[in-house]
Amino acid sequence: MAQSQYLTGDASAINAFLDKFDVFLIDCDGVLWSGDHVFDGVAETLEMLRSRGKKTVFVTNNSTKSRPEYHKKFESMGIPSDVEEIFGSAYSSAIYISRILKLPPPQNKVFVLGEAGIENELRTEGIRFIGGTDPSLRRDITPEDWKGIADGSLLDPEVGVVLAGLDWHINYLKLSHAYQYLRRGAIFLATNVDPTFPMNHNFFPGAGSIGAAPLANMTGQKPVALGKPSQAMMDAIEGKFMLNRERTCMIGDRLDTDIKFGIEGKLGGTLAVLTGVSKRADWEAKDAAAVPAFYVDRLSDLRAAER
Ligand SMILES: O=C(O)[C@H](O)[C@H](O)COP(=O)(O)O
Ligand SMILES: [Mg+2]
Repeated sequence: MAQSQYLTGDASAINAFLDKFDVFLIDCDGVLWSGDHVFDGVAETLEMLRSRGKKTVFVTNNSTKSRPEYHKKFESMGIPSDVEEIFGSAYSSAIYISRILKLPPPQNKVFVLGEAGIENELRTEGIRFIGGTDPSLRRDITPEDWKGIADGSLLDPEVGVVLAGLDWHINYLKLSHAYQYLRRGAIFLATNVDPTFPMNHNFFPGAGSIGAAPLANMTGQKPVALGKPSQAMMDAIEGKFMLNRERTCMIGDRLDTDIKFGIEGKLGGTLAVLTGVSKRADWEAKDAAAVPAFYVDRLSDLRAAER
């Protein structure tokens, strides 16, 4: 079983770690913040990395915000960032649909299960969509819905993709529409399939549990997921930032997304932080999803290198 090196409190080990890499791919939920609470020392740690000539790229599976919306969140939390440094699963999904799938019209519309972040990234890529934050779907199902969904009169024949993400307003009506589109042959995509969502120092239902999993259960199909650990996302990041994978390290709080993403992406290293989902026991377990090369208690422990 691979060993993970503990760095907290060891300035020389942290310096050796930092010297190995030029680029840090940094997860958000559970690493920088928990909901609206920024972990101590995050802004100073990013400043330290940048002052040592390191490039920082923020790679999040959270599809509720677009890159510009995330940039605003960073600013509101006093974390210096550039919108070009942000790479979310909503963006990853939008470029997959527009540049890889490239479905011919008319059947190239997307039915969205998710929030504005997905809609804004689809719009940026010129992709037509329905569903999502449409207020007319935020209600109980009615006899007219049962009839119209069953006979197709309430369905849009131009839908060719169902994209499932983190949806704070999931309900029976939306799931029924999404299910019917999949039954009619629409392509099944997910921004990500994280089962849980770290928020306010606790855990809530994740994107994978509220959208993708119920639909997978109904259809027997597995969605193509475009967030971490998807290597389609890694390839897109490599292309955008011209990564030297050997000199790149993935920092994250979750083994089955962040750490697996770095390992399967053949990056030079992975660093786990213990402020989010995964704990040391998780990667010491026989059936560990992945084992990080290094770990710290919290991101700001890297500042020990300054002293
Ligand atoms: O349910 C989700 O979508 C995830 O828990 C959440 O998005 C994780 O975000 P990340 O840790 O990748 O920033
Ligand atoms: Mg995370």
